Amino acid sequence: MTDNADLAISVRGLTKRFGDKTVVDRFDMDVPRGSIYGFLGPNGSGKTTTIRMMCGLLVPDGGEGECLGYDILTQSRRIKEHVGYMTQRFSLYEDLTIRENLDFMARMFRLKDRTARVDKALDDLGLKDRADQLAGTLSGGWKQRMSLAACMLHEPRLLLLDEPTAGVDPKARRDFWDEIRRLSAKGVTVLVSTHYMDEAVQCDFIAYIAYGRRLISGPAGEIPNIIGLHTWQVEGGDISALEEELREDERVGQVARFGPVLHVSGTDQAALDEVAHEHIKRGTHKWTAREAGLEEAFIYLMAGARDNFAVPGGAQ
Ligand SMILES: Nc1ncnc2c1ncn2[C@@H]1O[C@H](COP(=O)(O)OP(=O)(O)OP(=O)(O)O)[C@@H](O)[C@H]1O
Repeated sequence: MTDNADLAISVRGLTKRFGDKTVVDRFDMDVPRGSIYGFLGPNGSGKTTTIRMMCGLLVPDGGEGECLGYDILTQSRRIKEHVGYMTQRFSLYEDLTIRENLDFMARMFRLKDRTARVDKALDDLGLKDRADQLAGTLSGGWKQRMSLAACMLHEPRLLLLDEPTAGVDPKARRDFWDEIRRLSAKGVTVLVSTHYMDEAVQCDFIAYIAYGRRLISGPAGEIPNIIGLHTWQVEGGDISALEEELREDERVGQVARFGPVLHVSGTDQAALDEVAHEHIKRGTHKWTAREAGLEEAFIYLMAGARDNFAVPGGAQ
């Protein structure tokens, strides 16, 4: 084990092929220890495959790297001891109670002090009052929370969360994220794949992947700059009519509506400023230049996001 003090994950050139399809292509990633790292990308872009390679669950066809200081190619067993992996599918037993599910997981991990660990997980994740409820009767949000408790039983140093809140309502999603931040504050590193903007904005770092390639990565606050996105904020007047008009304007990259306010963005600053100044002259709305935020950046990235690798008109 070669302990890299700063990085929980460091991989280079990860490549995976299924048949003649390269689904992950020379992928590099560095995840700082203790950070919350958001992994964004369209459906089928290779996020799950990358996550599985990074924790030693799937053998890459090319590339190398370390996870928690262990070699992803040769030390996958050691990696699994320290990683909590929450998959997209709910994989616990619906006809067992929460406590029984956690106890079953604790047995699978061959944990010592099983009862104490289960009690602690129930307590930590606010599941104590529902410990005897059948998992099948839980709402989506509580199921996710139980899955997280199951991942945390062996006190992992790294959490890999693959779209952990898909289909969960916004309130439950916020509660779930309170837990993620709490764990992160305790020093647990979190790598989370997501399609949701409200989750992306909670991350310290972001990587965006499309067609198996990493297109962008960096500290969340720098992503708009890395894309080269410029934004004007517009308010007042008939905002819906203006929104429609701006969407038709080829000089505008994107228009995002936030209640009564529009964020009008693009990567061609000269063209965008030209639009703004024409409208300022008209005087119907208030135009203010503002720094592009992660919200705009997220919309920009996801706008180009069609299902990757999908067979046109058919199943993948
Ligand atoms: N075992 C497999 N055999 C063949 N193809 C696979 C296998 N696993 C994944 N794929 C294909 O690899 C591509 C990437 O899939 P992956 O699940 O990694 O993407 P993803 O970004 O996690 O997508 P999603 O957001 O929909 O979960 C897809 O086209 C998928 O169909």
